[in-house]
Amino acid sequence: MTVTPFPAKLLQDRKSLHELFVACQATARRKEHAQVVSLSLAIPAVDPLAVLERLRQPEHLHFYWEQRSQQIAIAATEPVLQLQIDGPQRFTQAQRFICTSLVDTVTAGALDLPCAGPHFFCSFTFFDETQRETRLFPAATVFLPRWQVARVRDQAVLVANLLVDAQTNLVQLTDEVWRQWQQLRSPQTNGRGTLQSAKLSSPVAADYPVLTETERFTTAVKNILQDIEAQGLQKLVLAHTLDVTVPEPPPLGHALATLRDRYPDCYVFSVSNGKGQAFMGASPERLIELCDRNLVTDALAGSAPRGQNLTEDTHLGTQLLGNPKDNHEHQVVLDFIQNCLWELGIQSQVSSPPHLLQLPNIQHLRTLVTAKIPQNLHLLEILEALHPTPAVAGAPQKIAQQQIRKHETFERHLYAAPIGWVDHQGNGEFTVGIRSALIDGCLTRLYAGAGIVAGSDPQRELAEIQLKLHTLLDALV
Ligand SMILES: C=C(O[C@H]1C=CC=C(C(=O)O)[C@@H]1O)C(=O)O
Repeated sequence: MTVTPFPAKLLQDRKSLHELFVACQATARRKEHAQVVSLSLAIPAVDPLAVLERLRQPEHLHFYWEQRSQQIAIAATEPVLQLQIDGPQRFTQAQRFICTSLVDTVTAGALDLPCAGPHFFCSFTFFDETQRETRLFPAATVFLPRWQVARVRDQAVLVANLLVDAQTNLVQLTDEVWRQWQQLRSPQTNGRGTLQSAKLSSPVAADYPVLTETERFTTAVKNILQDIEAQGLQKLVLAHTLDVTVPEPPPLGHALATLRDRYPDCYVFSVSNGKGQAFMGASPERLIELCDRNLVTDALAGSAPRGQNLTEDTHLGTQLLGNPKDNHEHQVVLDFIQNCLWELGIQSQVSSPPHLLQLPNIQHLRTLVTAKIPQNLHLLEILEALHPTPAVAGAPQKIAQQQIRKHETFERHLYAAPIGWVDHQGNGEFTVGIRSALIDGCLTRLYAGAGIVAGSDPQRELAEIQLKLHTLLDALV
């Protein structure tokens, strides 16, 4: 990876910005292909969601990511470089795309700010091929955005990634970047709210939908339990969907703002396919976080409702911690993660025993897995090894994936799949797209799954699905 830094003082005025572009155009001419100029500029502490609401166009890919408890939010839109592919090589191709893109990237500006520098935003589907229905999302989407705005605590940064080739009109490019930078530097009120806080439209009131085909779900659970006894299947995560039709497309910004307020410990995300559909959610599950070669991943499985009062809540939590069925369900995930890392030559540590992750509507068993990662191992190689974990597929992995195809009558698309970003230094973070929904005009499909192991009770699994569906339902309707 070649990243060429320019000193920050080069960006003091429009003239120096133009000079930077002239230098990059000379390189593009010499190398006979386009260069990416990635500028990181300090801006006031805007709300990235408000900026996204301002910039978002249905025909552009977008990416939004916020973890309120960690005080981090990133919004990105309008790809300058993008890869959209299908097939089993998708992770390797995504990694190659990122590495080759960075070879021809020139970075400049405030690179010391958190979340500065070029970031690649990625979403993968659960399966590497789509089988049913129309292919709404490719198996892998990776893009470098033209505009990226991030806020970490009270610091904010605009990253503008611009393609410069021999033909680029540099005066026009300079004007465009300068204008955008000035707009983000000055607080505005023009009827659409300020960039510090978006004015968001509320959803049109709709009837609260009820889950249908519940018998089909419980029958499938019973069949899976038989397979678990007979066929060496240890665990299967069976998902169910809820389709909600509303008179008007639900306002995405409002739903995301509601989710980040209600679920500060979750990853609130939204990705679009540039054709009008968006996939969004509030996931509690970290698939991978890599920072300076330190890796953290979550084993998250085993669930119980929250109590109506402290006594009931404590009781439910204690029961969950001691429940053999849930602990087994959890252990299958933990063993898988540790084994995957071991096969990659990585020794991991765990925060045992499992502790409770308590969300407003549900609580889970969670174990943190940490490890030191060698320099030559790319984040996406680890991701490929981990996805799908038994928290969202089952075990053994291949049999579980076949069984999911057999029992689920819908396409998972991005549900339970990796969504996240990789930066120019190889750091990055991915969540698993659970507690999620696919928004397609007036139709929204909500997804939720539950892990089935020996001893699971079909009615309780159904109740768990209903509980999980409420995460999104309450934000959308
Ligand atoms: C697959 C989902 O949740 C997973 C994560 C936490 C707990 C789970 C469980 O207890 O079944 C699931 O493994 C989902 O929410 O759709």
